[in-house]
Amino acid sequence: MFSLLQEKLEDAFRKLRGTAKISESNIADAMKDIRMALLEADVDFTVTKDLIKAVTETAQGEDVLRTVNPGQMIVKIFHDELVKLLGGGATELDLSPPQRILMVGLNGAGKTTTSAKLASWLKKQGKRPLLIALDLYRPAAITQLQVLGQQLGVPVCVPPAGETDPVKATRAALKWLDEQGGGVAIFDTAGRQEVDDELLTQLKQVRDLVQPSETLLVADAATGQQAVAVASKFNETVTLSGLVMTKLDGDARGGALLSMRQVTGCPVKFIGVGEKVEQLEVFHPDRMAQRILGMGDIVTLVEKAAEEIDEKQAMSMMRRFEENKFDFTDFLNQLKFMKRLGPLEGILGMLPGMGALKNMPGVDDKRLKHTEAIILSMTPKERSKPEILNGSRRKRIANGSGRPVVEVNQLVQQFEMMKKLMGNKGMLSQLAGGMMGGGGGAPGGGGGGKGLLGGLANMMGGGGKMPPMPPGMFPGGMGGLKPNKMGKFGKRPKLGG
Ligand SMILES: Nc1nc2c(ncn2[C@@H]2O[C@H](COP(=O)(O)OP(=O)(O)OP(=O)(O)O)[C@@H](O)[C@H]2O)c(=O)[nH]1
Repeated sequence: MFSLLQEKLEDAFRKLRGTAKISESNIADAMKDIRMALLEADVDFTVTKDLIKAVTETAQGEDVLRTVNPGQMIVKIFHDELVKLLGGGATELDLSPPQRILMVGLNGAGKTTTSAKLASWLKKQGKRPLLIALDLYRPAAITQLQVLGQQLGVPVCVPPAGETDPVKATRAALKWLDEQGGGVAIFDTAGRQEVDDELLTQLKQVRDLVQPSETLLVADAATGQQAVAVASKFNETVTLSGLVMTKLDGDARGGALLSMRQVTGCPVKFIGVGEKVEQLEVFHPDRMAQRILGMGDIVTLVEKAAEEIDEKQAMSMMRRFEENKFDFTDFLNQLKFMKRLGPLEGILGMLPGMGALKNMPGVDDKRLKHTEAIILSMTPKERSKPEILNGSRRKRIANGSGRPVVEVNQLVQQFEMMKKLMGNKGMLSQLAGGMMGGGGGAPGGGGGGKGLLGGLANMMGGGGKMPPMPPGMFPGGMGGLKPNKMGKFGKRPKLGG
């Protein structure tokens, strides 16, 4: 996500930070670089111009040159302007009666997938979602929605067989809805290759019948400025209440997301970060600005972890750490837990200052798979008593997992070192603090965020000086952060690093 933009911005800011005495001309140069970075990321020209102007004016107003650290001050000003550009605060989904959400967009933008993702998200919020297939233009979309609904355990309404008129199909759907006894209805409408009059006329008719509380446009971030133009066109005709930007996981530039709010005036409410049904995130402008600036997004990472974590299991894992009983089976469970949080690249992008690790050789999902294969090739006895892993056993494990013996040796060695560290209770709480960015941090690993990363990097062979740690310190780290009923966190961890 945004790797290109992140790199260019980082270059521009690094120059400022590395300059002993900052002058107005340094700042002007940096602004030029930032402007180029934004334009290359496909951010709208006017949006770029306005953003640079706002940053320059605020910097002048605050007399940045007189501050203790002008370089950092500029980054902060840029961050704050970026948050404003992205919409300020998160905009909540309107779930007031009649609790109907109309999903619109072009073909292939991700409407059907996003409808299912939204249903899954609503379920997690304790709501009762209902899916309504109205895509008569691409019949396969109806089956796709049925399958997804079945997987999620969400009722799906399909149009009467042979129905080709969207208005009639909508009437039938509303009748079905009346019989359902309440719930949040998500209407998946038809798309087209491009915005045409026929599509917009049909959508207006459907919208007038449905009277939705939300009309969400699903737009493909990878199409860049085209997505912004499409959103403007839809907004003029069917009046949108919000946007969902999909495929941000594959978008290195990020221009569409940055321009969207300013150009269309519509808030981005959700972002799609993968094909899986759980890969939908509520859009938080401040967290996104942090990610774009390489500052990570610990809050989202913790929320993801909270969704996946089984508290009882986590506490028992914690006890095993403390009693120094942690074995390869626990290790394997932690690996599986991490996999559920999503691709490693995404996780690293959420850890402050760790974006650069994404490109490090050896730090990737493949390496995680190799580690998993090695552990799976051990017998249960070997997993619980790694000390019995002699030369011939290691050779057998290497053969079984298809990995070289040296990799098996490395893993066992790192595991042993980790256990030694785990035996030290003081160390354990330090690590937990470090993982949460709470300032503890691992020795040699520095402050917030690096605790977990030390573990990750070592486990995957990428780590250098940091001590090895288990690949998921969440049991301890989650202690102070319990999600409330809404799945949100009362306390917000300080961003460290
Ligand atoms: N990587 C990634 N792929 C996505 C995301 N959202 C949707 N997709 C993929 O995009 C493709 C198109 O998604 P659909 O949901 O079928 O698109 P649609 O808008 O319903 O398409 P039509 O029914 O033809 O109008 C599918 O392969 C999805 O898996 C996302 O956030 N990230």
